[in-house]
Formats: sequence, structure tokens, C-alpha cells
Amino acid sequence: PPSNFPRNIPTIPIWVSLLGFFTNLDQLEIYAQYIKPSIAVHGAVIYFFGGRWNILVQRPELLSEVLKHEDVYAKSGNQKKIPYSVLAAFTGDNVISAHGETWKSYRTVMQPGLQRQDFDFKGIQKNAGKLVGLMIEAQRKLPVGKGVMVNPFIQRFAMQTLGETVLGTDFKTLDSDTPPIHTIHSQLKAQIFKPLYLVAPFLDKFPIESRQKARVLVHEFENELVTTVLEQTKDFPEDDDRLISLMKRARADGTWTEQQFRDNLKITFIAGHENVQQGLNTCLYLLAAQPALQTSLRAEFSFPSPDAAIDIANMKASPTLTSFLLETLRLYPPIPQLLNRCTTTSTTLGPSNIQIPKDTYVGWTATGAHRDTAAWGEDAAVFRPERWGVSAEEMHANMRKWTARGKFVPFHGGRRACLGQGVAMVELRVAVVECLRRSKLSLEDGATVKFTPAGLLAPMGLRVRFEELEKT
Ligand code: HEM
Repeated sequence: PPSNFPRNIPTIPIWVSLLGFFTNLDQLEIYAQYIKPSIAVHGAVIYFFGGRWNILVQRPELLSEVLKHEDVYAKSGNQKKIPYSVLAAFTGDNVISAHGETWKSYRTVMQPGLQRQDFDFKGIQKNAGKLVGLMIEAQRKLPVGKGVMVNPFIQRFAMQTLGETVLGTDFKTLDSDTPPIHTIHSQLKAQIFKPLYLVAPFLDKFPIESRQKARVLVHEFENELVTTVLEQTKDFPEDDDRLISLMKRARADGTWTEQQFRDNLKITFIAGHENVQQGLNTCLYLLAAQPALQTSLRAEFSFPSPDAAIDIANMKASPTLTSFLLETLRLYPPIPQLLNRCTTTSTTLGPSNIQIPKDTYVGWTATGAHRDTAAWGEDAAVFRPERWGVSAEEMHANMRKWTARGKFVPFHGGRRACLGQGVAMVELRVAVVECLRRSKLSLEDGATVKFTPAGLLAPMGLRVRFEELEKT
């Protein structure tokens, strides 16, 4: 690491960042074996990622300090950090990665559209119903004992729901498994999240054939997305207050440039479906592995008829469902690590005075903060929903308190907290309840589940068996 990096925290050897590439360890195993022993003691470590050395923080007190001082730890996304990379072309300059006045202009336009209270919950339920129907149908075609590969179905659900809920667009991903946006995006993702390029993005400076193809895919994806959304929303009324209409008005009145509109549309599509997708994958894994949990969740809901609408208020008040989701997001945060802040001045972090020079990338491991034994107790790595409290009210209060303290940060916190948290939680609640009301879930016998080696955190290639329940 550079000579001006802090001396009082350890350095994780560079090869640890490459383990996901040349071993079959998943990122939870890599964290537990190679990062935790140092970071748990010192609260932060020096860590190689994204082609540079960074300061990676775990201890919640340090993390909340970073989140609070946004002027010192300024957002600096891929477009600034690795502008030449395929990843930067994919995500562009957007509401998640921008800083200062540019970010404010993005957030001012988008916040009212994303934090509405009147989303189409019936639409989410309809999609969740289709998702479960597709998975049950796939199960019927499999030999006894085999399970359905759930990720492709969940991805289609997450894209469709995002499209209808916030972009006013029917991507048709639940009616066909090969709509263009789904196909291009799947091909692109296979390229983008290769661990080697996440760790060493400077390789994108070289004329590597697969990366050049990935760049072409990025353009195809952007054009397909923009064209589909604009076509489907062209007749929306002038004063419409859905997110997409607010974004189109910002483009038309010059608040945003054409590229800013495109980049923010892309990031809404990406962040709006992928994180939910990975979160739901993990939910199905944990449910399938714990039949008793399914029984208690099922007992919490009663449905007067198979088509009865799900009552969202009832779901929020449900302690078993709430604690299940919070505990899932704690142990398996879909965004497990982020290194996208850069110091605007030299600074000192925490009581042990970690001296950080100007222009240093700082980030955190949510995996680590969520499993920090000083913050969560000796059983921090154990799935124990009861830790959230007794009533749903108490659980929500704990969530807010623990987010403010930096110990529960799946949606991060402070001014830059996720704008889609409300929608995401509703999607997860509805999808979980729909799955349980229609089926019993189990893992294939002897299945060993591994998580992703890098990037978003989720079980890889998860197969779940669905046993259809009698309609009540
Ligand atoms: C389980 C699902 C989700 C998770 C775990 C999640 C997580 C996060 C995290 C960790 C951040 C902070 C990123 C950073 O600091 O660099 C973030 C920001 C953001 N998320 Fe989400 N997200 C989820 C769903 C969604 C959805 C469904 C949408 C939109 C429909 C969304 C829109 C956003 C936006 C716009 C921001 C930027 C906020 C800002 O900086 O002003 N997210 N999300």
C-alpha cells in the first residue's frame, strides 16, 4: 500500500482479493477465513479492490462516522474511480454514485417518485403469484427429488415488478423467458461480475475480445431499455407523478442532460431489480432449509380465498415475517461490500486515530458489520430472528436504531440511504407470503449451497423443491 496509508491497521494480502477468482471459496468463506481475523480486532483494514488500495471498515462506530461525514467521505462511483471500465459504462453517472450538487439534482427529481406510499401493491401480488406459478410448473417437469433452479424465475419477477411499479413499463419478463431486455441483461451480467475484472478493472484498458463484446452489450442494453420505456410511457399525462414521468420532465426541461436521464434510468433498472432479486434468492434458500420457519410464517397469515388481496399493513405488523426478513438482510446483505467513497481531505477515523490521507478510497463490509460480535454478541453469525424483538413495532424501531449506529446497513443510512427500501421490503414480503401460501419448499437432498464469490451476495445456482399445497 502507499507509504502514507495508516500504520495502525493491518493490510490484507493482495491475493485474498483474488481468492474468489482462483478457488471455489465463496465470499462469506473468504471473509470468515482471511478478513475477519484482522478486521474484527482493528475495526478496519487496508484492502485491495477495484485496482487500488482502500480502507475497508467493519466496526459499526467507524462506519456510522463515515456515513455521517459525507463531505469528507464523498461518494465517488465507478465513473470517477475507473472511468475506462466496462462497469463504469454500464452504470454511468447516477443518483447512487454522484456527489454534491449533481447528486442533489438527481435525488430531488427521483425521491418523490420512489418514496410514494401508493404503489400498485396488487400488481406486486399478481407478479408474485405468476412467479410461484412458474416455479411450480417447472417443478412438475422435473424428476422426483430434483429442485427448480430459482434464480432465473426470480430475476424475471424482479424485472417485471420494477418495470410496472416505478417505470410504468411492462417488460413482459413474466410472460416470456426471452424478452430482449432480459436476454441482453443476462448476457451482460455474466461479463460484468467476473471477479477478475472487479478486482483488476484496469484490464479493461486492454483490447480483450470478451470485454469489447461486453462494451457492445452495454450499448445494446441502454438502447433497448430507453426505447422500451419511452415507447410505453409516451401517452402518460403531462402532470403524472410516477418516477418515470418525473425523470422525463427533468430531461425535457433541461434539468438533466440526455445522458443523465439515460444513466439514471439504467441505475433504477439495475439497482431496482438486482438487489431485490438477490435478497429473494436468499429468502428462498433460508425458507427451504428451515421447514419449521415456513410453518410459523404460514400460521401468521390467513387468506379468505385464493385470490384475496394481500393486506400490506397486516404484513408490516407481522412479527415472524418482519424478523425473518430483517435477519436475512443482516446475515446476507445483498450488497455485502462497497468501496465507493473518497476522502476530500486528510482525516482521522475513530478513537484509535486511523490517519487517512486525502484521495483515499474508503468503504465498508456490511457482511462484517452485520457479523461483528462486539455489536451483535457471540452468536452474531447465527440466524436468530428473535434478536429483533417481540412485536413488529419493536423490530422496526430496532432496525432504525441499529441503522443509525452503523450496525445494520443493508440499505446503508444517513443522507445517502437507499430510496427503494420501502418498495423492496414490500416486494420481499409479498413474494415470500405468496410462495408459502401456495407451496412447501425444501432443498434437494444432500445439496450444498455456496454463495457468490464476489459482487452481490446470494446463493449460487440455488435449486428449491416446491410441493404444491391444496388451495384453501
Ligand atoms: C433488497 C433490495 C435493496 C437493497 C439491499 C438496496 C441497497 C442499497 C444500498 C446499500 C444503497 C447505498 C449505495 C451506496 O451507498 O453506494 C442503495 C442506494 C439506492 N437505492 Fe437501493 N437497495 C435495494 C432496492 C432498491 C430498489 C427497489 C430501488 C429502486 C426502485 C433502489 C434505489 C436506490 C437508489 C435510487 C439509491 C441511491 C440513494 C442516494 O444515494 O441518494 N434500491 N440501495
